[in-house]
Amino acid sequence: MTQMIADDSMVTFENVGKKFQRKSAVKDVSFTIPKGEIIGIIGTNGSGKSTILKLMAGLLKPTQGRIFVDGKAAQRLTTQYVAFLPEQDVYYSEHTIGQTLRFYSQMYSDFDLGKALELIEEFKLQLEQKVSVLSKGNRARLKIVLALSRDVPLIIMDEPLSGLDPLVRESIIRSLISSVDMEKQTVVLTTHEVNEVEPLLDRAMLIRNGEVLGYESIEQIQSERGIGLVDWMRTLLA
Ligand SMILES: Nc1ncnc2c1ncn2[C@@H]1O[C@H](COP(=O)(O)OP(=O)(O)OP(=O)(O)O)[C@@H](O)[C@H]1O
Repeated sequence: MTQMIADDSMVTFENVGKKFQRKSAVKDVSFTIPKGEIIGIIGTNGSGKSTILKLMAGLLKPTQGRIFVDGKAAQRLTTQYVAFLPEQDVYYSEHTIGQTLRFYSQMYSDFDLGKALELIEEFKLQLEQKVSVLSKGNRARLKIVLALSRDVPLIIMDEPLSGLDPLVRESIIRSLISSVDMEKQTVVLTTHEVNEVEPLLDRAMLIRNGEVLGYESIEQIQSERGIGLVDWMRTLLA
């Protein structure tokens, strides 16, 4: 039987745990992510951020607890309504950018080729460029094009800014702000670039040792606590 929950949350974790062999990567975590927000999951290396994203995307099965995405129990089917941008590359390096877009549009019926072409132009990428010769920054841009061009309610990005120089990070953040349809889409991303993503986020979640240490709206952090995201993180981790 398919389990359903009906409310305005895009993601719900109920007492979710994930163990790899005997190691607990995620421990009894519960939270909800409202529709139409951009959420940043932050925390130190190995704290469990990527594992939480993979659970959300239906790519990993929880050892305990329940996960709902857009009201439905998360399972492998989730990939059809979730765009997941992993940390690793997600295309054939022998393809050109144009072939990569065609491949994606054949693979996902929700792939919006028009939007992809607009983003390719915005990022100054060339359709005839081979993926294998792209710079690190352009490979990261292509990955983002592939995720943002899917007409799905949930976009999940694992470290979209990792290893990029500050100017590329800034241009990617600008494109994210302008390309996401917040009426219809929710975005969850992990990052170590806490300062830079602060203007992009509606809410931040701080993870430590597989547990949620803090989960607050940016507005609450800034106006009620009167601090920025980095200081919020420092205070909670102290
Ligand atoms: N497939 C796996 N098998 C065994 N252990 C794993 C696996 N995936 C993750 N882990 C372990 O689970 C813990 C959490 O890993 P995870 O990748 O979720 O952390 P993270 O916060 O995303 O780290 P980073 O910021 O370094 O990317 C780590 O101790 C990691 O070694």
